[in-house]
Amino acid sequence: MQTASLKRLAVQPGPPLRGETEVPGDKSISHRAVMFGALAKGVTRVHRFLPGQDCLSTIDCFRKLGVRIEQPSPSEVVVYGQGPGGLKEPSEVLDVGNSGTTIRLMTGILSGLPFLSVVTGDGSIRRRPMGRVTRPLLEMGASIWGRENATKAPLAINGASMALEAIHYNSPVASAQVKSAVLLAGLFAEGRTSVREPLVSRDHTERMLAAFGAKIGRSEDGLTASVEGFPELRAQEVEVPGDISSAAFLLVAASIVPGSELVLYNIGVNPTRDGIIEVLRAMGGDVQVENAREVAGELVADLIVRSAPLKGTTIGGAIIPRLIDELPIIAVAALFAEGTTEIRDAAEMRVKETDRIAVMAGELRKLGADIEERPDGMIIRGGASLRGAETESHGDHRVAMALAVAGLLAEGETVINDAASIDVSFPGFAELLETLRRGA
Ligand SMILES: O=C(O)C1=C[C@@H](OP(=O)(O)O)[C@@H](O)[C@H](O)C1
Ligand SMILES: C=C(OP(=O)(O)O)C(=O)O
Repeated sequence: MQTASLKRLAVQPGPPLRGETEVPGDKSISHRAVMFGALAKGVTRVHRFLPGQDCLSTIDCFRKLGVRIEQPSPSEVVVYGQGPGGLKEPSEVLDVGNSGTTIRLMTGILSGLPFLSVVTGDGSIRRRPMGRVTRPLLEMGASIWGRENATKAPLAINGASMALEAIHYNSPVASAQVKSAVLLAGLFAEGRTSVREPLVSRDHTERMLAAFGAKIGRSEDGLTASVEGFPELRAQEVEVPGDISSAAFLLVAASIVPGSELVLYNIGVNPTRDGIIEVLRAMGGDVQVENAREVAGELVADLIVRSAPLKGTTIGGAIIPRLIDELPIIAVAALFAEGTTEIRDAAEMRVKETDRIAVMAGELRKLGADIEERPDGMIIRGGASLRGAETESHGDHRVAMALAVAGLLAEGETVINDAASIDVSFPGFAELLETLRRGA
């Protein structure tokens, strides 16, 4: 593999992956640690913070909001919180780069703070739907303007000088970003704000806000979460688990390349995030979960994965939010499985950094894959022999990494153009893959 320039990543087929490693910290948890630390009183220390571009954008935005944040090393972050009153009107536009989590959660927070902010991001962010968060926030009394009737960034938020209105919101989508934006605005509402979702989405906000001292309620079925307004949040020590969404690329790579065996230490296996393990096992994959333990309110484990012959499966329904970001790499696993894999109920893939259904189908076809696009998923016929080709990431980090893993079993060289986006969530991915292929 050629890693000199991450703008163009070249992958050759070859050796199995062997060794033991960690992966960078969880992206969802790293964002939240900075945001909640900024709203709390005291010094929040974040260990194994993800120094990926998305989480660096969150640090940058909260610094522009007047919060002192230090980063003594790439993965250690210290947030000097002074409570919500420590956040001040920014004199610049808040630029979230490529990060949907940053813009959506921050918009929830800014709705409750008494000053004007303007938030925007890169071309992908400006195409992604923001109405899903602005709609409930407007219902709570927030003042938000934006393109296309406040459904597209840039957004201007004139935060409330009085308390917001606590609402019960029935979300039409299972989205942790929507749920979190409403709950975060609920911190500035009189009484209890609640959100109900059609399916359970990741619950890091609920877990971490509770650890910071908020009064969080949850229904038994997990579909409703609520928060009491105006809590006194207290600074915490946050230990970020390894990101299972990053580990997923290694889990699939080791599953499909014969002779591979990897041990991945300290991976977050929160039950709202662990769908990839269930799917790989359903496909005949050999994934063991060892040493499961709770660390700072999150479930963490070591994962052992060995190559195994995979078979096709059907993925849909309630598991989709538990593996939504893993669907591009699951599509790659399906290519090397015997039989057909169907992904359905996953239309949300179309509103990520790219339209991940169209982009994955289009790029994998360049390698000779047999994939049919569906409005809410894809049908992947496994067993095709792939040939290396020149592919495009379209600026989507997960697409770039999924294509690199496909290249491990394609004949000849696979090139991924515009692979610098990998730094959004998994800095060092190409180098780590190379190290593991050398059997370190
Ligand atoms: O809350 C979060 O940290 C995230 C929620 C998911 O998005 P949606 O809420 O849009 O499903 C996921 O795709 C994203 O990578 C991170
Ligand atoms: C969808 C993703 O992130 P975000 O929504 O934060 O941009 C992702 O990381 O795959």
